[in-house]
Amino acid sequence: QDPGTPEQIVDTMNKLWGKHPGFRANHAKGIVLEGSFTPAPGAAKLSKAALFAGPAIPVTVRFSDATGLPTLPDGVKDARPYGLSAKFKLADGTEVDTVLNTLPTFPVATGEAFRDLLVAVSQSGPDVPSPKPIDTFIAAHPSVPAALGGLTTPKSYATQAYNGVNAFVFVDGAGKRQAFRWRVEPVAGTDVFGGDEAAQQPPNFLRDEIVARVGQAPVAFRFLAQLAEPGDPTNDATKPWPKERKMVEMGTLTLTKAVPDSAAAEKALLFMPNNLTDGLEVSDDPLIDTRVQSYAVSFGRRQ
Ligand code: HEM
Repeated sequence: QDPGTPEQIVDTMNKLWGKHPGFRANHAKGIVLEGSFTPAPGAAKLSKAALFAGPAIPVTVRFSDATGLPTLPDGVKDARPYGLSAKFKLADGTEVDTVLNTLPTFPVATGEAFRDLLVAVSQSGPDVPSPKPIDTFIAAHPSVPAALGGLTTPKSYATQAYNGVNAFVFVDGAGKRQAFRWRVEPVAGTDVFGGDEAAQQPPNFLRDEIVARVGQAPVAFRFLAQLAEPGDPTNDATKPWPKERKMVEMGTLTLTKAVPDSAAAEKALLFMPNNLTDGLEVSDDPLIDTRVQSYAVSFGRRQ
């Protein structure tokens, strides 16, 4: 990858959405909750990672809306895809992060192409004549509408499924490697708005709803791993794997409370897609490195 790409990506995000001191360049609006992760029986067979060995461990989760706009109303289309980041706290003091969102696939396959997509958006304001740079980019990249076309707004962060999008790799006790993609499903079931109902909700409805919900009862998600078979691409997040691929239950995330000061908590938190542990590795997907470096640039700027 061009060494300047991550910085150029964050520069373009700052240009698109403005600079908001103290906030993330993307997924700026969020809410932090706490709970625990209980591995499923059998998860340890696929990966020797300590989080699958049991017993339950503490987890910190941040739900978020897309864009770098910290006061974006939760129900508008720009708030999609929504995010779920989880920080698993292992008994030995190390941490493992998963950073998921509601995209089924990514719009482009490389960091450079993502930079070019953001630049095209930034050059396609309302006064720019058609075809705008973004129209030309989309015409050349059918993976963009494939990724963005089906996004919806959930009634709750707890009634939405989230995807890992990028491939990662389990390593078992014998050293056997198995590529997979995360799929996280709400135990409450999926429930999304139809038509333009979402845009009519109060601006912070998702944030307020999840805090109220977790105050009443625990909020749970099933962590599933979609297992790759030989030939399934692990280095191209625009390509879904066949639907019939095995989905293995790896554990349950149970959220039990909102943190008392979410604004302070999210400022200090940094979720990194490559923050893993023995038994859990990155794949050859080039987007993972672009993400890691871009998140570091954004974190540096929001301090
Ligand atoms: C090359 C591709 C990508 C780039 C350049 C990128 C860039 C960014 C940046 C700069 C941030 C702010 C990080 C911070 O300040 O802590 C961010 C946050 C986030 N991104 Fe990405 N992203 C990419 C792909 C993805 C993918 C594939 C997913 C999910 C599958 C994702 C989900 C998220 C989430 C959930 C957050 C919020 C993290 C948090 O809660 O702290 N991103 N992204």
